[in-house]
Amino acid sequence: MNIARRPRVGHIAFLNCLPIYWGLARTGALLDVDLHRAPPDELSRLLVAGDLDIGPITLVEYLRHSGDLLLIPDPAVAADGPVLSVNLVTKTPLAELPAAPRVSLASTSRTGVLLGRMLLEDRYGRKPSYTVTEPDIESALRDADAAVLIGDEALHVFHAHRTPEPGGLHVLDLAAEWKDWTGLPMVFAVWAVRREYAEAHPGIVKDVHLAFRDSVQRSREEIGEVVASAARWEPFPPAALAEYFERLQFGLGERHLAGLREFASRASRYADIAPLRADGPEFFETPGGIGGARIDPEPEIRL
Ligand SMILES: C=C(O[C@@H]1C=C(C(=O)O)C=C[C@H]1O)C(=O)O
Repeated sequence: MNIARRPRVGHIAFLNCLPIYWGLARTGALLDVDLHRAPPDELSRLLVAGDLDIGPITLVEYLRHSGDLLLIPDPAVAADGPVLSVNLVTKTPLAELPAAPRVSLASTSRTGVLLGRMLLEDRYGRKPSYTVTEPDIESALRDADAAVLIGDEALHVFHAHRTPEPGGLHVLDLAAEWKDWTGLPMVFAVWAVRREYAEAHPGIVKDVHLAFRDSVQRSREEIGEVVASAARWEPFPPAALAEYFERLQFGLGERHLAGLREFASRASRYADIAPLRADGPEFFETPGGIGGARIDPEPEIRL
C-alpha cells in the first residue's frame, strides 16, 4: 500500500486566484494535491497551524510567522498600481472624512486592512477607531464612516461606484495609494511552505512550485478562456474580469520584493510583527535550481 499523502495546498476562495489555479486543472496537477479552498484568513491560520503544507498566506501573517515558513517566489497576489479589489470605501469624499472616523475592517483581511490603517493614520492624518466586521459592504458600513474591503466584494463595490454619483459611496484603491506613496508595487499574498515540510519533502515542494508556475503561464496564454469560463459563473461581465486579471500580478520580481520589504518595515511599527531579517525574506531553495531536472521527470517534447 502506498502510504504517501498528497501535499495539502491552500486555494484562496476569491476570483483573483482563478488564473493561478486554472492551469492546474488543465495539466492534471490538480490530482496530485489535496486542495483546500477557503477565505485567506482561514488559509493563513491553517498553514501557520501546520494543517496545510504549502500555499497562499496573507503577507502580514507571513511576516508574523516567517521563522516557520519559506517563501516560494511564485505565485503571489500583487499589483503595481490599482488592484481594483482592495478598497477603502467611504460615505463622504476622503477630504471630508472626520478627524476620528469609525472604520470597519473586513474579517477576511489581514494585509489590506493594515495597509488601510497605515494610509489613514500616516498619509491622511486621521485617528480612526476600528471594528472588525463581516466582509460585506452592508455589515461594514452599518455603523461606520468607512470600511476596508477585499476580494470579490470589494471588486463589486468598485464597479457599482466607479462613476461617482451624488450621495454615492467613494472607493479608494489601496494598491494605487500605496504606489503613489512609495513608488512600489503592493504584495498582498505570498505562497509559502512550512519549513519542516520543505526539509522532509523538497522534491514535492519543487513539483508544486513548478505546477503553479506552469499554471499561471498557461492562464496568461489562454486568458480569453479563463475569462469566458469565469464569466459563466461569476457576476461580472467578461470585460471587467479581463481588466481585473490584467491588473493582478502573480509573481515576485525585484520591485515586488522591494515593496514587500518596505511594507514589512512599516508594518512593524503598527502590529506585533518583527522586522524581516536583513537578508530576508528567506526562500525555499529549489533542488537543482528552477531550470534543473524535475524530481518527477517528464518526457521532453521536441518539435
Ligand atoms: C488583492 C487581494 O489580495 C488579498 C488580500 C488579502 C488581505 O488583505 O489579507 C489576502 C489575500 C489576497 O488574496 C484581494 O483579495 O482583493
